[in-house]
Amino acid sequence: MPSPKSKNPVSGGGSPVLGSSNGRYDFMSLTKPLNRSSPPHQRQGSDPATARLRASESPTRRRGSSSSTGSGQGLPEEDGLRLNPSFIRVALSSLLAIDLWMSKTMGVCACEDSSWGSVRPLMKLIEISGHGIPWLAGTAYCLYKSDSATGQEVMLNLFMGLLLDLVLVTIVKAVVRRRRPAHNRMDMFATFSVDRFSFPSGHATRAAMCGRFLLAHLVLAAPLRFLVVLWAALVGLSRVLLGRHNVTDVMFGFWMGYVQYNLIEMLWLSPQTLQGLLGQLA
Ligand SMILES: CC(C)=CCC/C(C)=C/CC/C(C)=C/COP(=O)(O)O
Repeated sequence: MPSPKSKNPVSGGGSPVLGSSNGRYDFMSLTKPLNRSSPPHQRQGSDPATARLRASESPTRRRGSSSSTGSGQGLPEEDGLRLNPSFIRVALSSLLAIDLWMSKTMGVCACEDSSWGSVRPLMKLIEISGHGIPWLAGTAYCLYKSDSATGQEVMLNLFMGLLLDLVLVTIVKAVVRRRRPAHNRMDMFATFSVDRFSFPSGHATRAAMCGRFLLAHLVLAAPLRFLVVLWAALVGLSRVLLGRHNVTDVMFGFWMGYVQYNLIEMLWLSPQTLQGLLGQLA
């Protein structure tokens, strides 16, 4: 991964940055001079790019003239906010670094000789339980076998939701193009080419969406409702333990699946719509 520091000339001049050296992330001081290994003239920030950025950030220039703040004691609130223009980038880099570190640490079933390698078969079973093919096939089978109009309506909407999920996840994966973790072994069955990307986790979106769907449309006793939630959580957790995903892929996937369920509710195919569609087909 390219070093954020190398892309950010301001970082050598005292802004808080998340520096990367030899692939390792480190936090640097907000105020102390940085970059012990760089030549003194760079440490002082005398290269043209840094000098320009410094000039544009200087309080005098930002305030326009010293008279606008009187004697210069205390900055207006908006100046305080602008003091650190790269704050969002730094926060995102820090989150990313924490995400990568957590995901690597948690990838304990990534292969057979990993520390929890013996649990890998169980994790792969959970993986299959959240795969698109069993869900699509199972829903199509229930739709075919259902003899009540309500049952058919519910199953058809679940089926449409599963297709919608596949389309949306494919689009987001193709746009974001985040690589799967390096420790992942790409031995999943039935994947599309876009599944070489990891953001978001398709299993997590499906688990969240189907979990909400089952809780809303099936009459389940409390223990079964708990099992549905547990299953969805385990599907998400297994993605990280297997090394398939980073934590943020799964968290975003859960959120996306949750929202997708709202979309299903909005686009709900009623019996009337269904009859119209079937009438057109016949
Ligand atoms: C009918 C049809 C187009 C079925 C395709 C089902 C299929 C191959 C889904 C892909 C499921 C999959 C491997 C998703 C990747 O999940 P991640 O959690 O690794 O993102």
